[in-house]
Amino acid sequence: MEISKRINELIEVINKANYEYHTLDKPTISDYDYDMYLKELIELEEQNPELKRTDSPTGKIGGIILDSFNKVTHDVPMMSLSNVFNSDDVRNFYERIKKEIKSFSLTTELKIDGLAVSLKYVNGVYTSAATRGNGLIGEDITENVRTIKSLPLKLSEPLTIEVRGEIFMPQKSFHKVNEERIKNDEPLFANPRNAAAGTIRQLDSRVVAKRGLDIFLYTLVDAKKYVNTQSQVLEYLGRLGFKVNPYFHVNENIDELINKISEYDKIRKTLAYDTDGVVIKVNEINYYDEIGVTAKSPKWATAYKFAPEEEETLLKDITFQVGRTGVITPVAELEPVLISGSMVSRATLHNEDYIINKDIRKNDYVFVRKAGEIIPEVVRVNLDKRTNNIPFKMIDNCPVCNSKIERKQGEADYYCMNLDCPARNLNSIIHFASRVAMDIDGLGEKVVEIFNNLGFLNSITDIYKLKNYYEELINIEGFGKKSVDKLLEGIEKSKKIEANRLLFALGIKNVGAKVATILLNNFGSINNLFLATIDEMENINEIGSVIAKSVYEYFHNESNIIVLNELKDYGLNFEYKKLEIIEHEFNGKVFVLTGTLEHYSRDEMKELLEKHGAKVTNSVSKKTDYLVAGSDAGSKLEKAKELKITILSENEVVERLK
Ligand SMILES: NC(=O)c1ccc[n+]([C@@H]2O[C@H](COP(=O)([O-])OP(=O)(O)OC[C@H]3O[C@@H](n4cnc5c(N)ncnc54)[C@H](O)[C@@H]3O)[C@@H](O)[C@H]2O)c1
Ligand SMILES: [Zn+2]
Repeated sequence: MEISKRINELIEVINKANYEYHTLDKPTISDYDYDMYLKELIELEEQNPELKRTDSPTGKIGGIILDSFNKVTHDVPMMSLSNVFNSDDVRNFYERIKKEIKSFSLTTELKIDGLAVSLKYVNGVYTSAATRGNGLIGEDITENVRTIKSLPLKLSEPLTIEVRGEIFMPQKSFHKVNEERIKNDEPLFANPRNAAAGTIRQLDSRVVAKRGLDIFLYTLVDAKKYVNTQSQVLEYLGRLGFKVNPYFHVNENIDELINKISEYDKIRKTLAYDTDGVVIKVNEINYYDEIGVTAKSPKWATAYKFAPEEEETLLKDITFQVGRTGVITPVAELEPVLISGSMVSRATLHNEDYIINKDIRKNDYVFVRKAGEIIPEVVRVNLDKRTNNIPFKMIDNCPVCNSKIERKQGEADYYCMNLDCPARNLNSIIHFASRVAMDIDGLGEKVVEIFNNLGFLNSITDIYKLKNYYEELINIEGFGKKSVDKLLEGIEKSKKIEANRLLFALGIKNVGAKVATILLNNFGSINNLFLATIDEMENINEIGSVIAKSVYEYFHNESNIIVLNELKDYGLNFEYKKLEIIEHEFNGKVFVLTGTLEHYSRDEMKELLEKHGAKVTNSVSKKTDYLVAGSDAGSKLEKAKELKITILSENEVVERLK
């Protein structure tokens, strides 16, 4: 009973992962975890053949074929590879073949982390390309593959052949694509493999051409016709003009093979593209038929999967981050440690159960893993180094607003139940940074979301602490030195912005940009407004009781006071320079601006008119006194003429202001 339940559970998890990975190009679990689930399922099915479901994913290759591309039937199926994870597995693989074949050698090739593709050439000319799909039927990606610069469109010999290889995205292209996506507010690709797969299934091949894909070839279909061994295949492909990975080796025995694998594991860290293992193949092609295949993969080859990189470091503290939905995520604050080329000082601890199951405690030495994902995680504790005898205990109150937190039934996560919790609403940070408010360049919606996910941005005051995390920020996927420098510069600049903009940026209910300016025009500074009574505010012409009350409430809420004090400490500008209105015939007149002005920008013209007591609005109506029309004026000009409103040119305005 227990076992069949676990099998069903594993199948469910694996099917979901397959769909997200192969069809959506958007994985939600790491490859390592996926491989471990699959391994467990394979083992359970081997030990309990009677429980093996006919629809088990262990017998299936790849994903669903989408309708957007033409389907292609492979003449020779494109199989997958079995996996091995340690040297014992490798020895077993070797021994199994040894039972059937007395003497053979094994090739090692780097396993490029991309997607498999099959290419056809007719008389030496490139004619078509297809994805692996479900192994039997793939998608026609001929035009997209044609854009790959290193792919020869004509071979050095006029052969009619089918070859197979791996399309991949070099790390440099990957980072560039992600930087571009951040700028366009698009979701990031999780890793180069997903970026390559997502790119090759683009419908517009001009987009593909710009993404910097590359390709290594390693298989010649019907190789027997031309050569005797896999190493000769690779040499031959090279001579035909294909790009072949330089790391391959013929191993005469098992020890040489195992040494080679650890050598490759070192080399791969220096390469400009991602690899996830070593492909091991019997070198002598004429043994393949004898050794045979399973439903899913050949028995004469296997893939050794590298373990994800793990590093040990001190867990200095466990802190808590509050997300957009109120969900509370525990975060490990680490002694910074270098993993896969980047410094890591924070890692996710997922939830209360995760910490308790692994018995992770403050001051423990922990192993941290970064397996292709953006967010690293703590995987286990080094118990030998434990000094703390107090187990972890979940917090009771929200770290941001101090309200009681609750664990929802059937869920692993706690939530802050306070609907007004400042951290709950990422929108408040997004609004604060936006163009109309503090105008912080480079801190758009997507960036706010990513920083929040990584635990760097929970509240608007965190914006001014970002500079303390410089080293970490430049290592986040999609960022880099240049964009972080620009962002920090934008944040510094925002400290000087006028107080009315800041007041608006705080997101006080009922306080728009206009109301913020009116309030400060009357009170002179945010500090004075802070001391103002409801009556004093209501005395202002444009301010009614609703606005007065919500401003008063905002300034008398404890957590808001903390925020304001912090902002003041960071040096934000709380003093407002009242607009000195010049006595002029334009006092109280209503203006609309349209078309392109020659000497002033629209904002400058607006400011100039406002200094002279005019009100500048957006649309023409009966209340409009003047329309200022620049060149290329359109419908507003028409409407103003219709309503017989006085129309002024830029020069006429300037004349009358003199
Ligand atoms: N994270 C997830 O949710 C998720 C879900 C499904 C699959 N996956 C991952 O996808 C992979 C499974 O895909 P798979 O079926 O392609 O198996 P595989 O990646 O384990 O191995 C087969 C593939 O290796 C590639 N390859 C690279 N270099 C090669 C070489 N020199 N010679 C031969 N082949 C080479 C080919 O594309 C071949 O199809 C696993 O890595 C798994 O972790 C992850
Ligand atoms: Zn809260």
